Amino acid sequence: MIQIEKLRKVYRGRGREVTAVDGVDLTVAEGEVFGVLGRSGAGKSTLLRCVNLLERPDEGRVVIDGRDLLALRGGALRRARQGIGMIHQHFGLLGSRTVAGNVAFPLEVMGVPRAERARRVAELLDLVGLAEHAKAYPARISGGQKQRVGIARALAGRPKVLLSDEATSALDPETTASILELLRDLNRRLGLTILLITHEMDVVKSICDSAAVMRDGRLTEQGPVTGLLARPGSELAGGLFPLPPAEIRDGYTLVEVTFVGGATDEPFVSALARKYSLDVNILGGAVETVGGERVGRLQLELPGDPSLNAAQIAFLREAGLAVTVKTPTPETPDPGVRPAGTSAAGTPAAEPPASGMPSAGRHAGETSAVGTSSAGTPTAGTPAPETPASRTGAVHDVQEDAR
Ligand SMILES: Nc1ncnc2c1ncn2[C@@H]1O[C@H](COP(=O)(O)OP(=O)(O)OP(=O)(O)O)[C@@H](O)[C@H]1O
Repeated sequence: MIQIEKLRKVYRGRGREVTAVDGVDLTVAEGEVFGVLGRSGAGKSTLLRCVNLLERPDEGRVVIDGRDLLALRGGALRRARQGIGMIHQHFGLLGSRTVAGNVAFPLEVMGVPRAERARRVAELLDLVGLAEHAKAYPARISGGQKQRVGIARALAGRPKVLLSDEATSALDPETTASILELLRDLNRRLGLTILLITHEMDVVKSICDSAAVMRDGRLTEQGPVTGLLARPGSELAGGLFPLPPAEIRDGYTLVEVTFVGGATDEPFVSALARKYSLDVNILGGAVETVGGERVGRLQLELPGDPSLNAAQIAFLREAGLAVTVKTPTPETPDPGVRPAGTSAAGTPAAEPPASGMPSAGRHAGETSAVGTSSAGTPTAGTPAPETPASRTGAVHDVQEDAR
């Protein structure tokens, strides 16, 4: 539905050049919710604004629903752009118009006759749950309601594509959740393709089928969210499942295990411990439901150097897990985005509820902290304390293997 090829946008002015988008290739399938995640200044807004030509790219192609936008002019371009709705962080409502008046505005511009306009506005307000507020003015409604008006207005021209520019960044967590739920609902009911930009990992986790990470104008990784989460070294996985600082003890092997879907049904840690008579130490981890699938990351410590644990690591990989063996390094990478479970101010959210092993059944949407244990049958449910007799130090991947 959306194809972006070799897109490049350079801002020039006052003897200065800023390459905001630097050769981006991106494909969003029809009916998909695709999130572009990145820190401030990464180029996300520019990328999004190039998709509906609010910014004209310097190079590259933007193809929406089979039409090459940069090749269109005049009426053809206007019609193509009507097929692309957009919502914004600060809503952009007209304060002098009622809720209904704001939604009617694009229909007036399109020349839709009055009676049909009234019908369509009523239908749109119903769709976003604002039928009772049709006559209210923006100053009298909440932020979440304002964004609902923005969404109704964006859908006025029956677009196939909706662009979302940090649509929930100005909202509190509860309202954010309700707006994300509405977007997901519209995506399913209308078959709407959604391309959103965000710096919030939780947004990607909640509604995105696929995602990309953007840094300095480039996409550093992209693909289906569950696939990225299972990829060792993925920034997305690191941001979604921030693990405590890893500490490698002499004579031990530290591994990170990522699992998606079915693998979580198998009690692989206890199976490993039993098969090799090992004391497996669970240093930290989390399990979440992403895109309807259970996904998680665990940090395990196995007795013995990595060279002595080859069979154990192979066992985990054969169980369908992505395994990364860690080794000391001076620095850990900075994902550059707000991790999941942190507030707008960047402070950690409340401790997730303690619960059992990831192999045990979990409820959708639940986050589970897995605490430290050091027995053949690992226990869980306690927050991971400082590991005694360990030395601090960042770690990096020496051995990577996606399933
Ligand atoms: N109109 C402009 N003129 C000049 N430079 C610009 C313009 N708009 C953006 N930039 C620069 O382009 C780069 C990318 O900005 P952009 O707004 O696209 O990033 P972003 O990831 O959306 O960040 P934010 O979330 O803070 O908006 C930044 O260095 C920014 O300063």
